[in-house]
Amino acid sequence: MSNVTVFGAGSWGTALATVLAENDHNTLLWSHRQDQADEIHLKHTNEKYLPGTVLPTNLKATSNMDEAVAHAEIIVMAVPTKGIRETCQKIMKTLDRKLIFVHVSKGIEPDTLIRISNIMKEELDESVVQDVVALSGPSHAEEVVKHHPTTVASACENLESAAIVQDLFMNQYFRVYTNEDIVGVELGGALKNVIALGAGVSDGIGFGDNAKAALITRGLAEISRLGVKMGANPLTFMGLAGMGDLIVTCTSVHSRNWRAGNLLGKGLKLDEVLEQMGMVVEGVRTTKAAHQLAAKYDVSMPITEGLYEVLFEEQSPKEIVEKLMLRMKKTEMDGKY
Ligand SMILES: NC(=O)C1=CN([C@@H]2O[C@H](COP(=O)(O)OP(=O)(O)OC[C@H]3O[C@@H](n4cnc5c(N)ncnc54)[C@H](OP(=O)(O)O)[C@@H]3O)[C@@H](O)[C@H]2O)C=CC1
Ligand SMILES: O=C(CO)COP(=O)(O)O
Repeated sequence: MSNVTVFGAGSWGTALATVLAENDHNTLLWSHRQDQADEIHLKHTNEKYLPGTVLPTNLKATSNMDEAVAHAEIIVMAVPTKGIRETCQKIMKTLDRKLIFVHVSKGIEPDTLIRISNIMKEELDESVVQDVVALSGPSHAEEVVKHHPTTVASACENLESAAIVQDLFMNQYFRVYTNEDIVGVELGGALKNVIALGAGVSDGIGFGDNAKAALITRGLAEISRLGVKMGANPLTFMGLAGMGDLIVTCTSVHSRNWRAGNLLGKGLKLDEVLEQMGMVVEGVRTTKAAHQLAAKYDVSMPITEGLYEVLFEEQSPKEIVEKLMLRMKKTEMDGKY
């Protein structure tokens, strides 16, 4: 059994800490808020992020950074993409040994256009990082804590580290596959949020299943085109972190990205939507990053561009849909990813 610290006590950090505690690992969940750590530690609940869930009594929580770092043989990072740098900087101040870092966040940093494992490597000294592993796939926290069967990929260039993380999390309801394509796994997990926002917009407007299937399929085509140019294995996008996560996020009411898109499609403004959500909607910042990446790598990403115009240029979703439908004629398979 291992001593694991999970940093970030929102829906996903709490659900994954629950999996680890149920696997009998000595699991400590770190929150940046004392009141939240106290609620988890003493009442075994996290009502804001997982209402109605009773957490395992062997799951401990703290807001003390020194205690959280001292406990860890393995670190799991589950803060939103925006908080990754800051949390790594805090960890770096006290960490004095080499560990495997797992991250479970799904985003790309706008402007720098860096994937999360590379943000972490920028902030953490080589002397403390054995490997960074990305754990990603179709996995809503709300279903994991109910023990609904869930499958994810554990990705690292070093398959030995990916397998250590596989062993850490695997159980009868949480199945983990290894994958050495961390580029594809991170990009798939981040970019599906952009398409899920679009699927929500489509449902919010009142369009049906045909439109959703079109968004999922053509969304996967543009994610794959960009991913391959950035060095990913195209097969990864057919797998759990690609198609798998795209399906679950575009079709589930649990998805915050889908729900945010749905409100946009119903006519709310972006700031009203984000205020109403109260949880992280990673796809908003990632849409900006994906728009910048499409330009940098000269890749056609029409759905992403349409969403960028809705989010940041106040274009009407209905007009964007018409523009997408009436683009220049194309063949479906253009021979490029
Ligand atoms: N929810 C899910 O089912 C899944 C989520 N993910 C990914 O996991 C990541 C985390 O998402 P999720 O847990 O759902 O998000 P939530 O919105 O549920 O929770 C975010 C948590 O992070 C805390 N937080 C915010 N900013 C910082 C910061 N700078 N430093 C430390 N803590 C911070 C929040 O604290 P506060 O309450 O104070 O705001 C809150 O506890 C995202 O990248 C998401 O895409 C991946 C798979 C599934
Ligand atoms: O990544 C997720 C499921 O795999 C969660 O998606 P949301 O952030 O849209 O809720």
